[in-house]
Amino acid sequence: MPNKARPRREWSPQSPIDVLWIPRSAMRPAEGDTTDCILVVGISRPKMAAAFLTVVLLSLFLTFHILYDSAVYSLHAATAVESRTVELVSQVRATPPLLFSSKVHFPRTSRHLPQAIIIGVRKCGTRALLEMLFLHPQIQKAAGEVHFFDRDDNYVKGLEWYRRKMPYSFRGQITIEKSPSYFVTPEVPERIRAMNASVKLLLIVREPVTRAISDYTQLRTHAATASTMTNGTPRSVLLQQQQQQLQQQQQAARSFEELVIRPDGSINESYRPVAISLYHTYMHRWLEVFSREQILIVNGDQLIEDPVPQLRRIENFLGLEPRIGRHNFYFNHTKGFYCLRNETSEKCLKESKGRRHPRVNPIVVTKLRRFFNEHNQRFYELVGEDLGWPEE
Ligand SMILES: Nc1ncnc2c1ncn2[C@@H]1O[C@H](COP(=O)(O)OS(=O)(=O)O)[C@@H](OP(=O)(O)O)[C@H]1O
Repeated sequence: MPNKARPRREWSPQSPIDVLWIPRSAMRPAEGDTTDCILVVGISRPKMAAAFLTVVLLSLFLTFHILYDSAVYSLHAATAVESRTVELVSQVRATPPLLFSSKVHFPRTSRHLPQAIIIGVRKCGTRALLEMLFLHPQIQKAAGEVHFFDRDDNYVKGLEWYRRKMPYSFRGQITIEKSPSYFVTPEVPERIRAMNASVKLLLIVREPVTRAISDYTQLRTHAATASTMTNGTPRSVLLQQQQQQLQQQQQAARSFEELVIRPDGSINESYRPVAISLYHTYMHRWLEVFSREQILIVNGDQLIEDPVPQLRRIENFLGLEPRIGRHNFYFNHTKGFYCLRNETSEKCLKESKGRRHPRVNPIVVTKLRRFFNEHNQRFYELVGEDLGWPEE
């Protein structure tokens, strides 16, 4: 047989599939057949061939599936962005991923500086508030506490660093972050104003004595479990950390009553859990920098009792359609708090939220309430709202 007419094989000795091209001239012609060569595919190792074909088909299926999903998603996203209606955005993010981080990067999304910030107060329900707001399809939240404005070592990294800490969001969505120590750090109001003078601020407060007990409970828990990080930490910082830790441990060994009441019977105003509950001492700084209309006071005790009315006020304040409703909550009797749900998942806040508080002597509670009463009145005057906290 001349070289030209010789069948050509395309396979390797390892291949389970043999491909053989046979020239037309080597075949007995069939009537009306005009083809000049035919392809013969043979299977030499059937098991291997089956496995090989399965892998090929699976890869094809997966590739097609990913391409299809991404095309459908882009289509939805594009529609949502263009029409800018809440309805369409909620189709794209119909079910906020309660259980997953909001770091997902969908097409047509980008990171934005926050348009709203939860500035505090520590232990007043800042985490609960952020998670509850995230039920709204128009809200994206930063994953952790960013501490950009209150920590100098973060602030010097600049706004671009801060922006990169934010989640991806669609145009028209509101990005929110929470860092409770913003409220009490003197430099923060001016720094936030320098970023965006028309930013919206959420301040969540609780009845000051309850907040102080919650703060004490947290400090005691941390002191019991804290360990100093030694890796690469300068010796001076390490020493400072150890001293702080020792002080915390010594304090943690003492009862709340011992820490808040001095031996002479006066209130220990310099004890941090007491000092932070003196809201008016920090509030005036914020009102020197921002207009009252830019700050919404959220009642943290009411958020625990019945979240929806507080959330409705916030939706209104942020200029959002009311979307968070009773269907988003269920009361968990074991935890003693409301937990969150959407169409696909349910979520309670982690164990460190909703800790059991120690029993505090009622005489001390009354004494503290009387002490705080005057300070609360000053806070009410500053914000123009009476939060109705007990006077004794
Ligand atoms: N739904 C729900 N589930 C659990 N916990 C809730 C909830 N709503 C409000 N809270 C209250 O939030 C308190 C913790 O406040 P923060 O998140 O601001 O604490 S922190 O400053 O960030 O450490 C936390 O304080 P403790 O009770 O002392 O743990 C809670 O009382």
